Amino acid sequence: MNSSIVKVQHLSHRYAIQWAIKDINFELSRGGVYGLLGANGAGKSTIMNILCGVLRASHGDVFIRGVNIRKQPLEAKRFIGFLPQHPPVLGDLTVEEYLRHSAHIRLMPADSVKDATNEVMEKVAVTHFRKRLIKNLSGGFQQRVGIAQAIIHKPDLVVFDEPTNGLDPNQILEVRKLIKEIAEERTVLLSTHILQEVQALCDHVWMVNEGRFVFAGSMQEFDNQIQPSSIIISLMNPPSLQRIASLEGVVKVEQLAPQRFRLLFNDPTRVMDAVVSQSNTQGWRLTELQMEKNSLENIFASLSGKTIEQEGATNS
Ligand SMILES: Nc1ncnc2c1ncn2[C@@H]1O[C@H](COP(=O)(O)OP(=O)(O)OP(=O)(O)O)[C@@H](O)[C@H]1O
Repeated sequence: MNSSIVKVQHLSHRYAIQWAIKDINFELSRGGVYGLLGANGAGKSTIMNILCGVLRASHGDVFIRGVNIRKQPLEAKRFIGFLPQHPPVLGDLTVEEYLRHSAHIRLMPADSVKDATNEVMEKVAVTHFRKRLIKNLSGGFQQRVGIAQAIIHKPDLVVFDEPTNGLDPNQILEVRKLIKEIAEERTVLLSTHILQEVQALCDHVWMVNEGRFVFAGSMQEFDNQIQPSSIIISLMNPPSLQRIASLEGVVKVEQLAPQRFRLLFNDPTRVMDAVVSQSNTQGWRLTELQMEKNSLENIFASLSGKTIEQEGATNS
């Protein structure tokens, strides 16, 4: 038996003639939360659906605990729990009926189903709704039930596809807390298009763009990629562009409007000190000084080796 939890080799998939993912490779051999970060259409769901045996890849292999999911799907799926983008809940069943049903389709021994159902309802805090029809639950509680079906059989790996999509801010915080608790016991892989979500939850990040990985590394390495690298300043009484460009630490200046400039730099503190002190002593009358964070699009572009387009940068 292989010691890795997941091994993905040369995974490619196409729908009709369009390639959704191309040559994806990765391996998970320890616990923690792994994030697949990518814009809509980047290929995240395709990777997850293949990983969980819902979709058959055009090329490549997935091994879960050393078991090839294409060749031995039932065996491999014992080690995985999956919450797809749309929770696979059955609205006309009660919470308890649905979770028992989930335990059966996970091939759990019949005599363990009752205890496992009670345990998982406690874990995701839905016990008080056990007799309620799922269709009468709020979106947040339906998501909890979706999470419960993914962990009822205590899998090594739990895969969440955009787990907070469509939830309100409170529900988002609650679901994130639950995911963190689950990650204390199991390896979690989640997908999201929200930068803050990976920052809030993940230890490791894979960034997907147009079906390919453009970054793989720790959260700290990822954070280094999104450090601010420019500021916007407005001066009521600006000096020449050359004078601004000569400020300590400034690498490049772009003029955005007659009195508004973007300064690119390597060390933010030196530049801000220089702008503030020179504005005071030279009477430039600083009215705006604002850090620009790299947007998700810019990070994708820079990691893909394309030109960074800074205009309209947001922290999306
Ligand atoms: N069943 C399908 N038939 C045809 N094309 C598809 C199908 N599913 C996905 N695609 C296409 O494959 C590409 C990757 O889609 P995928 O759903 O994997 O991306 P994603 O990153 O999960 O995005 P989203 O968050 O919007 O679901 C997209 O161009 C998408 O339009």
